[in-house]
Amino acid sequence: MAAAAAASNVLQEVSVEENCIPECYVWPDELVSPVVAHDAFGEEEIPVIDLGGIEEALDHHHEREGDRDQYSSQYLSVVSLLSAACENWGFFQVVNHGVSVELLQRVQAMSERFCALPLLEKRKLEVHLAGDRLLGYGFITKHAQASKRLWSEGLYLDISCVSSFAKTLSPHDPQKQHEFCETLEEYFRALQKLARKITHLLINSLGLKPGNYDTYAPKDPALLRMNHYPPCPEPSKTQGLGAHVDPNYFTILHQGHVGGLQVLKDDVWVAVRPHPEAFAINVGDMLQVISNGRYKSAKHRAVVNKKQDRYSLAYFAQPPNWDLIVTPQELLDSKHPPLYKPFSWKEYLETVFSRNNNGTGSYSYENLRSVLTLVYHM
Ligand SMILES: O=C(O)CCC(=O)C(=O)O
Ligand SMILES: [Fe+2]
Repeated sequence: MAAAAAASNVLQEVSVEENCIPECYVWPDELVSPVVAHDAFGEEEIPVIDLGGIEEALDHHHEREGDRDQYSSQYLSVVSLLSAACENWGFFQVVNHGVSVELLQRVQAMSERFCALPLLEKRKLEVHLAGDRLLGYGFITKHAQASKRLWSEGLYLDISCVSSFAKTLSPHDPQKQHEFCETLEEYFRALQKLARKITHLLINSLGLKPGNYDTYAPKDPALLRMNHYPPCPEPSKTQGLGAHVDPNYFTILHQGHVGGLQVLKDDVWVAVRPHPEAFAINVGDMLQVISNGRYKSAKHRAVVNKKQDRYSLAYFAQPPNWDLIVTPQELLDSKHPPLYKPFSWKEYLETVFSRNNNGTGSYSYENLRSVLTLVYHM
């Protein structure tokens, strides 16, 4: 019963008996099937792209003003791998991305320490809506469609709330506060740099002028969610995170050494191999709009397992130009008419929240693809 004990520690009111999970966590079959185990890797896997050696091209992009001939063949080959991955999968992994493994380990360890705190301590950071975003600790509770709980907990934060969270968690321990702030701020800075690198590659891959880079840079502050999926005695009956698409621009996910992330490709769930030195990156709805549907905001989910705690860090890069999310004119012509109506990021999130929280006070991203398709498709 080791797994059950760990689970009951974390998922507050869950007392797991006889290796069964409580009814409120048991999802209807049609929403969990087909079940694919967390470590069932198939023949086809999401592409792994090596970003080593492209720094020079990025450092000098302002001088190039869109002249692709001036980029190294290595840079251009990364661009074409990335474009194929975004078209075919909406997902890829990157290695040699410039974020140190030591920093990744430090942030993961911090997330583990936070999740191990007594529930009352974590609840001091109770999740709340702050402007456009959720911040704080919350069980990602009822699923809008299934009215079921998810086998996970998470802490949402951005760089602007880190120091107040540190004070709330360790009011009498300046050393701990300092460690919390320093580690997370360093992570936000490192991921901001990586997000800019990815944006540069993305706009080149779409054929947009790199000289206009600033127009497409993700808007700060980005949002981070630290996810924790405790071991579960009946993993095939529940979900860590139900199938969803990310509403934002793109997401940079670190999934540690325990697998669980799965991506829907051609109606088949494909398990993403954990690679502690890599990030998995996925196209979000806003990139789908900016690319006029060429890049796919892919459905994905997180499954749980019997034995191991799993921790992931999801960095949500925010779209540029919040007031007007629209496909750039450069990508449109008579053969490529705009697929989406213009809207603002605020309006989009409001639509998503209002369609998903179902009056329960809970938030789910389950229906996002239909929000984009049903509400904003031309
Ligand atoms: O933990 C994972 O593998 C997936 C996380 C995710 O999709 C999200 O936080 O939006
Ligand atoms: Fe996601």
